[in-house]
Amino acid sequence: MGTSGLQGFRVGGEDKVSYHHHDCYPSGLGKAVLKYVRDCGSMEVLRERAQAIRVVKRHKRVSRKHLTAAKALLAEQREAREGERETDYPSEEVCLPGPIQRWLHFTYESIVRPNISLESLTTLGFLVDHSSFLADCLYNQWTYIINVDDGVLEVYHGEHDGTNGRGRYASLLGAEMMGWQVCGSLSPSIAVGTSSAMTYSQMSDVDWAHWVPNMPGTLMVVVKGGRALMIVKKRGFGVGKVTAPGGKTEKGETPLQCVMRETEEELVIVPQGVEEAGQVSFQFTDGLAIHCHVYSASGYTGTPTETDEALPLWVDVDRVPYDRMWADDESWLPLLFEGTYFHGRYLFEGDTMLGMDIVTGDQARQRGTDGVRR
Ligand SMILES: Nc1[nH]c(=O)nc2c1ncn2[C@H]1C[C@H](O)[C@@H](COP(=O)(O)OP(=O)(O)OP(=O)(O)O)O1
Repeated sequence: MGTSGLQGFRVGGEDKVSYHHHDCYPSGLGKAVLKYVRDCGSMEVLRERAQAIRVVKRHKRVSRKHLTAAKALLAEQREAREGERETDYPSEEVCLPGPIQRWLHFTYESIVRPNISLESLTTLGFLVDHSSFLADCLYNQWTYIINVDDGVLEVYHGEHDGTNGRGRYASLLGAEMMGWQVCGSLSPSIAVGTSSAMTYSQMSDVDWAHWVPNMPGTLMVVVKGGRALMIVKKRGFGVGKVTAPGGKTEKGETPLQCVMRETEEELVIVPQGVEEAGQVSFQFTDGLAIHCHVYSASGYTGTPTETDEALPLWVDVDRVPYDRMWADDESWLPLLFEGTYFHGRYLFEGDTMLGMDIVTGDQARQRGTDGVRR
């Protein structure tokens, strides 16, 4: 899984939203949505396109017209990608049903997968209503709604409670803490701006006393025989970096359950002798706020194995490749190796660390857990 989000339109008082689950960050899906807006060239074109897209419910049977449109688009996409290497991020959007005789039994859900681009939705003339995702999922990390009615691109970042709260696609908590709200008026030359609440340039700009993360997560470092088992991240946040296995905490999971699940998913091992080693909190200038419980383990069962998400990498504890890692790791990994409990707070702008503050031992424990929902 990647980063979940929604994209779509608000037009004539109706939301037309489609779910996405690969790279929904502003640098991924956000950019793609902006490109779509720019390519439309004018508000009139944008409005016409938004109006023309029909919303169909999941599980409904596919109309012949839509099936034909999907088939043509699939053929076009295949042709365009002829000879291209497959990537980790499937860009294929249209999924055609198999044998012709079964066509009539296929539903809209089976014909259009998530991750469809707005361009393809425009070509198809319909989208499958993924608004129920709001009710089912803990994180809608990023949502981009081209609100043609109000002439605004709505960019949401945070956890949703549902569609009816203030902010529609993120919880009030997310709204207040992140200050995400609307980023700019809609025009072909739109640029995503930042709201006043997002002006972090140094550590003192972050109100750590009231800080609430929008992404709780975990990290796990297995240390054995003078070596630490790290990963090279193959996808998602921090792709290409050497880092520790771990990931986002899912609804209802404890941090420990999360770190065990993530380590097994990423490395196919079950850590043994697990202890909580510390905590790290990351505030990013774009509003992303991650809190991680960090664990160490003295062993594992299974064999570290490459997966879709990660490549295992053993590193000597005295020769850690910090130049290939997140900048904060150098401040806490040595503490983890020596068994000193730590609590680090960091401010990042993209990959660049703007500030940090780490305490250890009793002071770290006294800090409590950043991210306890207030
Ligand atoms: N500055 C930083 N230093 C660090 O060591 N780890 C960081 C970090 N910033 C983020 N991380 C880690 C924390 C968390 O475990 C992880 C989140 O990345 P992802 O969103 O890719 O997680 P997942 O593995 O849950 O993703 P999916 O399963 O693909 O949804 O990145």
